[in-house]
Amino acid sequence: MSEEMRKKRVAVIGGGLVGALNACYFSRRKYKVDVYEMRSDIRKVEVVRGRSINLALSVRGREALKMVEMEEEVINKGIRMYSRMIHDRDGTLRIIPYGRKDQYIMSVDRRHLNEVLLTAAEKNPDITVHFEHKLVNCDFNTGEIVLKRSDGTIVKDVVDAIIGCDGAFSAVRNQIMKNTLFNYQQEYIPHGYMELNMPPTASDEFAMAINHLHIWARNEYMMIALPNQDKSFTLTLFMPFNIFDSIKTEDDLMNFFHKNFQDSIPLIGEKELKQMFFKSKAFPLISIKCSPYHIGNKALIMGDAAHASVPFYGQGMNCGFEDCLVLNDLLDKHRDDIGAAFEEYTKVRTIDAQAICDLSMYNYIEMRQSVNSCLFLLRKKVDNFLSWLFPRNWIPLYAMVAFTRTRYHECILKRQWQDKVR
Ligand SMILES: Cc1cc2nc3c(=O)[nH]c(=O)nc-3n(C[C@H](O)[C@H](O)[C@H](O)COP(=O)(O)OP(=O)(O)OC[C@H]3O[C@@H](n4cnc5c(N)ncnc54)[C@H](O)[C@@H]3O)c2cc1C
Ligand SMILES: COc1ccc2c(c1)CN(c1nc(C(=O)N(C)c3cc(Cl)c(F)cc3C(=O)O)c(Cl)s1)C2
Repeated sequence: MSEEMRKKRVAVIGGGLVGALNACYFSRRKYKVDVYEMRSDIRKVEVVRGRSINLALSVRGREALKMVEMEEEVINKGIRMYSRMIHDRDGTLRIIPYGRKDQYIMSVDRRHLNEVLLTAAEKNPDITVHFEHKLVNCDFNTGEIVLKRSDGTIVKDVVDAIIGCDGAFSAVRNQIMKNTLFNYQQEYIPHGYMELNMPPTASDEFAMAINHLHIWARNEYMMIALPNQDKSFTLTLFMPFNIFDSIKTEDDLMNFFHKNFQDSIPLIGEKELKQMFFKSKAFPLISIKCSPYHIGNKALIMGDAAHASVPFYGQGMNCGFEDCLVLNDLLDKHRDDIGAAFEEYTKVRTIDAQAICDLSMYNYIEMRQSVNSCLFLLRKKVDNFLSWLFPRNWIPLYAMVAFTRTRYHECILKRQWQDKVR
């Protein structure tokens, strides 16, 4: 069989959200794909109640899922969030719609999402997912990859292209960095995050209003809650690490929550809150921008491996999913000439991925400085009023990001125009 006729072989490094979706995309292109994931098969790990992690899925991510016929399967297990529910210190609740009735974002379970994408990819006999295989080296001249299995043995393979979907601390990116003129910057922010669980009520009902993204904005601190299928909410508490560290005793914790998140205490449960808080740890948040994303026709990094952002726009996964859509369109355009597609991918995607990293960091700074619940409320109400007044010209920035596929960098340009006329 001639070289051209042979199926192209790619190795996708990382079987997380973006790697699993990418495998589905390459499967449609009739490539032979080996996914190497360093962790064990999440589908075999027992589900622990109260440990679910959820994410906000918006239009960019949905369009990417739709392209591989996965949108329905994902959103039918999701919960719609039509508006924000702002919790004031005194317990006052305020609703700020995301837009029209058809403009909502989805709360989806991270593990369910990862599982359905892996299972869909594996339906194709040309796709193999190898768990407990960690990439430790790769050669961009020969396409050789070296993987270490959890039993310590080494496995080698040779492929046409290596797709690094191995997250913010990407091994593929580290190798690219050593083999090309690579620009890289990273920033840890002073805030960490901790996930807490708000269980269903005693009568097995949601403890809060269901179809909302709940927000407790307290300038330097912030907590958000997204609903889960099992009628619980997953809360994400954002605070500077020094504040996390200053909460040493149960009294410290209860004083802090009484002062800042009073209404959430009876809904979480005082005993449960104490137990969760001191059993969990706060995780760091990093922002990574880099370029180029490729080396020749041999390697490309996508998702958090290429552009990790702080989560203050809820776009990291949506952007990584959109990465798959962008690459797929370029492989169509270049008729699977991998080198041409990779080169154009870096050219078109870098500016957009870095734009959403900047937007997320800007929103973090803004939320931390000036946004308590009232200000957050006021800004959104002004945005919503002006977009009602000038529907074609005034799409609020968050709506361009969450409800359109306007290129991320163009969202910023359009917003700068709006700020001038504001
Ligand atoms: C607190 C928080 C809230 C968030 N909320 C949202 C949200 O609401 N909406 C949204 O869109 N995004 C959100 N995100 C961002 C989202 O989680 C990430 O953007 C997304 O998980 C990136 O997916 P990925 O596949 O690129 O990377 P990852 O999910 O990190 O997956 C990388 C995979 O590669 C594997 N791996 C790593 N190194 C190797 C190696 N050497 N060899 C083999 N495998 C390897 C890992 O085990 C992992 O499975 C949030 C992030 C955080 C931290
Ligand atoms: C699971 O952990 C997390 C952590 C953070 C987020 C999410 C899930 C989901 N997030 C979304 N953010 C937007 C958005 O565009 N903006 C400007 C907002 C930004 C912040 Cl920080 C906020 F609190 C509300 C809005 C808002 O507008 O509702 C969406 Cl739209 S969804 C942030």
